[in-house]
Order: sequence, then structure tokens, then C-alpha cells
Amino acid sequence: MTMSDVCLEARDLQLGHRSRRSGAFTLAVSDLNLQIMEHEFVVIVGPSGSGKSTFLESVAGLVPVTGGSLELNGTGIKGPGPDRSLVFQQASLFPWRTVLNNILYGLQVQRRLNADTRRHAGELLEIVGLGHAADKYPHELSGGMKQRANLARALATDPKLLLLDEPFGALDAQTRENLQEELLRIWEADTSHGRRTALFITHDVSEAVLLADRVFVFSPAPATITKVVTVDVPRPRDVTWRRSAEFTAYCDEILTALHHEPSATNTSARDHVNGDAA
Ligand SMILES: Nc1ncnc2c1ncn2[C@@H]1O[C@H](COP(=O)(O)OP(=O)(O)OP(=O)(O)O)[C@@H](O)[C@H]1O
Repeated sequence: MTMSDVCLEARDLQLGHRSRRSGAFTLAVSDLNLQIMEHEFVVIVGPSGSGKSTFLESVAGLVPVTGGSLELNGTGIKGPGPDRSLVFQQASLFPWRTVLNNILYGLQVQRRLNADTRRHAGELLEIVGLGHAADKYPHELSGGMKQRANLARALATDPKLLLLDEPFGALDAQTRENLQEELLRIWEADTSHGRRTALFITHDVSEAVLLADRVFVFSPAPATITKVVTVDVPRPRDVTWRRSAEFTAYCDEILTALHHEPSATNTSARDHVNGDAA
């Protein structure tokens, strides 16, 4: 592994929010150190209010760094940029634009709309299963369809880093499971420049295990990392894997880390399943 493999690096990172009314500063992230490698799928889990969204928004350039450093490919993050796309829990589609025009929006803003990018946007619509809904408006879509459109919109600008903040958090269990599997399929197949680096936040431990190369467990705020779990399972992953003992062992390991004191270790549940590691 060389330094050129590092996509995102936080060093002693401190983040927080200043109240507009009182001026008081609430610390959300403190002394956070992490590296995310190129082409890696990293999932962050942690208690509610532990600073996960604040961290993701800082990577998106929406929350300023107040201490330490946060670098994307060796350059400090100073604000939003076309190299990053953000998908939120609530689909943030423009209600007055059709699905296709929502997906083209980022390309228009970046002045990159041409025959090629338009064709790619059409392909993405097909990939997320919305080929038939290109001319519909957001109010005509189900929650799951809105999140599919949001995902296609985030991918249309071909970002280097995909940021997802509980994108399936508001969906019913069945739709959620379907979309997790579709995201897995889309991400694993997206190999034109190598798989896209992804940073994904969730409360759902099984979602984390299904998707991640590594899971970072955040402590209660101000967030720091208490455990890193490497999900050492080859890709493409067969989704029936989620019914296996190995999958359950990974979930248990993360749940234990969420509910216990920090151990600051990097482990793989495969070791536990095989019984050759403590
Ligand atoms: N806009 C804001 N203004 C002031 N404080 C904020 C703001 N957004 C978040 N905070 C505070 O920062 C801390 C971290 O919040 P954050 O939303 O990052 O946590 P989270 O881990 O994403 O939570 P959840 O899992 O509930 O979404 C909390 O104490 C929260 O109250």
C-alpha cells in the first residue's frame, strides 16, 4: 500500500457547530484519525449524535475543519467540489424537474452536459431500474424510486468519492433490503476506473456488513474511532451470504463494539468464525 492509494485522510480532526444564536461551539468530532483507500467501500456506524453526519458533511465541504486536517488526495478540503457527490436520507430531488432532468442537473451546473454525459445519465437510469420513469416528476415516485433517482443523480457527475448519509434509512425493510442489494450490484459492477471510493453512514449493522470493505465504529460524541472491522469477504458478494453464520459473526462483532468500551483494534470476524483469533 503506497501513499498514492490514500483517497481521504483525517489527522487529529476536530469538527463542530457554532450556534448562530448564542455563539456557543458544540464539538462533534475530536482527534479523529483515519485513512480511506482508493476504491474502498467504508461504512461508519456509531451512536445517534456521535458526529457521523458532521464528518460526512465536512468531507463534502459543507462543515469547516476547526482543528487538525482533512485531505482528499493530499489536498485540504476547503469546500464542495465536483469530485464528491452526496446522497441524503431524504431524497432531495427538485419537485419541478422530471427524473431525467434531476439527474442531468449536476452536469448542467458543472457545464458538462453533452451527448456523452447525457447518454451516460440515460444508462444510469436503466441501471437503477428507472428507465420507464424518466419523464415522471418526484411526487409520482415511491420512496424507493426517489432514492434510486438520487443515487443515479449522484453517479451522473462521475464523482471520485461517493458520500451516502443513511440513504435507505427512511425506507421500509423490504425496499431497504432490495436497494442495499442493488447498490452492491451497481457499485461492484462500476469498474471503468476501478471501483468508486464510497463512504456510507448507517445505523443498520447488517447493511454495514453487506456493503463494506471496512466498518469504522464511532464513539459517542465527540466522535473518535473505537474499532475498525475488516469485512474480509470477496466481491462480487453473493447476497445469500447475508443468511450465513459468518455474516452474523460480523454483525455481532460490530454490535459488541457499539455497546462496549473502545478496543481500537482492526479485526475480521472471519478469524472468529474460524476460531483462530481472540
Ligand atoms: N447544524 C447544527 N448546529 C448545531 N449543532 C449540530 C448541528 N448538526 C449537528 N449538531 C450537533 O453535533 C453533534 C453530532 O451530530 P451529527 O448529526 O453529526 O451526529 P450523527 O452521528 O450523524 O447522529 P444521527 O445518527 O442521530 O444522525 C450532536 O451533538 C448534534 O447536536
